[in-house]
Amino acid sequence: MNRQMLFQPFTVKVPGTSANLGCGYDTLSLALQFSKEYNQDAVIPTDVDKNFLTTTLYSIIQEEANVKDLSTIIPSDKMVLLDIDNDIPVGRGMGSSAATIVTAIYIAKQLTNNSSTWTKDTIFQMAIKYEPSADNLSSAIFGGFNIVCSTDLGYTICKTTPLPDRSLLKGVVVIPHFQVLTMEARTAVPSSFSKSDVIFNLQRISLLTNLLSTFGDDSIPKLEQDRLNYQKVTTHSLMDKIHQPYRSKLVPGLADLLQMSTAIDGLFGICLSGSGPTVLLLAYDNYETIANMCQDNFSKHNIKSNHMILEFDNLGATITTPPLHN
Ligand SMILES: Nc1ncnc2c1ncn2[C@@H]1O[C@H](COP(=O)(O)OP(=O)(O)OP(=O)(O)O)[C@@H](O)[C@H]1O
Ligand SMILES: N[C@@H](CCO)C(=O)O
Repeated sequence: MNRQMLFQPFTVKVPGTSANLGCGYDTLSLALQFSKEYNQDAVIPTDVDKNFLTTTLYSIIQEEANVKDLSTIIPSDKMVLLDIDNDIPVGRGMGSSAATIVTAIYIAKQLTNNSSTWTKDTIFQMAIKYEPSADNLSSAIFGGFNIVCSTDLGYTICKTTPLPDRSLLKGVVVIPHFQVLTMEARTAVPSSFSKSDVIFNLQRISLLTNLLSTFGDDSIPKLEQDRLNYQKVTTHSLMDKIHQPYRSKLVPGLADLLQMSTAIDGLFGICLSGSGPTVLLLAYDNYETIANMCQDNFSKHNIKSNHMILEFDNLGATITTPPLHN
């Protein structure tokens, strides 16, 4: 064992997330297992004073762990090496900023010896101070399917339901080769809505919550007509009148895609992932055909894209420490 070692090496893993799920603007989200497949094209500063992960880490150590002088945990002649593996596409609507904040909190938790006091719920409430999108944060921390509810009680409620493991239901993400700034996408959403649009979304949030919370492969009918009827219900459940129609101007082709609800057998529903531009297609069959349909639509608007077929993540954020060798 290296007796000079300041900290035992540890690994923090945080899943990517897809927020809103159409109707559930700022309310619903789910966690997805990303793999190395994605060729990261974003330029992330490596300078510790400019990188979002390290600047957030400093803030958490100082503000949340109340360590004002960093040299009390890391002597000035020592350093901490961060080896970052970035599998979540950056700035594409799959929770890369939420994952960064959660990663920073887990690193701070380890460096400041807060392992027992910083529970997942503490971390969730803490993370909200650094990113207002509690939806992405909830799935990044808890995994599964999440409903968040802001309160005036000083905390945000989160209810997590695991998604079926190794099920036919998967998240197909189609990632266009451009970024949408979350701020711009939020500004596009109006501040008031008609009563009928609010009711439209309330009905679908309730329906989708029921469908996802109870989903099992045996939910999928076998007979053709029954499958079609089931698909009409599931595709309806993701529809939205609160944010997607207003964000369509930022994602060419999105408006057409949202009309293609029952075009292909196996499609559970289509929505914009987070603030976009990625499109999430929940599907239980014909994954490649469904992804190609979406990519062809983007091509018609001269937008290049690629796709990934992803399993859901039920673990959320994890931290592991390898056993020390003697
Ligand atoms: N691994 C990372 N290291 C440092 N900063 C990162 C990393 N990943 C993301 N970021 C920061 O997060 C920003 C992207 O946040 P933004 O909210 O625009 O997109 P997103 O989180 O991918 O999408 P959404 O919130 O819609 O799901 C990047 O510009 C960068 O500043
Ligand atoms: N609910 C958020 C997620 C993106 O951070 C939004 O749609 O703006």
